Amino acid sequence: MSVPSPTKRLGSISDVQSIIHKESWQDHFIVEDTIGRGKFAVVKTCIEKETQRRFAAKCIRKRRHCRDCTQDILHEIAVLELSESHPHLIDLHRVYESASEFVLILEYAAGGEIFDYCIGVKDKFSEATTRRLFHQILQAVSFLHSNNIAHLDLKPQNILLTEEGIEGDIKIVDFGLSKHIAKNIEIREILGTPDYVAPEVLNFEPINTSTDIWSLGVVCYVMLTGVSPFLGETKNETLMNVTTGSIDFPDELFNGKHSACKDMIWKMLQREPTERITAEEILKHPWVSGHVSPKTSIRSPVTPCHLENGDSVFFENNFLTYEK
Ligand SMILES: Cc1cnc(Nc2ccc(CC#N)cc2)nc1Nc1cc(C2CC2)[nH]n1
Repeated sequence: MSVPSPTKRLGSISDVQSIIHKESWQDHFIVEDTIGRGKFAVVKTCIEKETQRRFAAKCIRKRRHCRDCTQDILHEIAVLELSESHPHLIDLHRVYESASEFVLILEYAAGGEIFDYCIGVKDKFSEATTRRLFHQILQAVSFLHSNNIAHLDLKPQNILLTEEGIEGDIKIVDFGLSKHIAKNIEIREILGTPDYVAPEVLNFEPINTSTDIWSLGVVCYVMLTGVSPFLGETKNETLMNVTTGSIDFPDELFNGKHSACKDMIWKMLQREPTERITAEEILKHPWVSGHVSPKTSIRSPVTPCHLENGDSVFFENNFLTYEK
């Protein structure tokens, strides 16, 4: 499948406001169960009265930490609108606004989070299934990057399957932390989830689309092995492992797996963002493109890469806090 070209531009805030309904969303939808809950949003399944189709309603509070976050939410809606043409990015159906919240009516992905397959709640993915799904993840992320959008919260909890079981297709969700990467505008922000956050985020260095590639390297490692490569006993230890640890591929985890997948992950987990492989390049990598056979051997000098880091990071309220 070719990646849809970046024909649309990221909508302006006024473009977005033109699609927002002001009436109550519950006039048109029957609310069912809560399927996701974050600090500022709750996600419920719902049935559209007119069509009897199931959707996911993401109810997002406007005010967070005594700050009005309307502009942030309008950005998330703009990214969803840009993404409507891509098969592996969740589709936005409707938007409703009340005094206190926005309600995004989103496509329903019945298979839930791939996280459940990674941690053993459901059967682990085979290498072949991981490759098929990872190819779809890369197509979606490559589309975002070609439109200068960095997701910045890629993790198995934000990667869904369209149906129960391993035959489903990928839908990437939650653009709440995404950023438009504008030319010569630096973004330095401590955000993300410890296991998947890139070193440059923790070192308060500029972040961009290559920050997503690091996260996807961790996602692929977890999909293949069920193990998080930088996991520590505590969240702070995990963060320290990310900034100072090295990546390795223990035989007990990678036995029977093709060496090409290790080569690809190693190229995604390069500490220097400019040395990291891009999404477009990964789509051509032998492991993803399927041009590997038992004879294909890729020698990757997987050497520990340590980072001197005198700074400390600590973790509170599910966000990373940085102390020089
Ligand atoms: C069956 C199901 C089970 N678990 C989740 N978890 C989940 C993960 C991330 C977010 C965070 C977000 N956004 C919200 C819920 N989503 C599901 N289906 C969805 C979920 C959705 C849209 C994304 C809400 N469509 N179909």
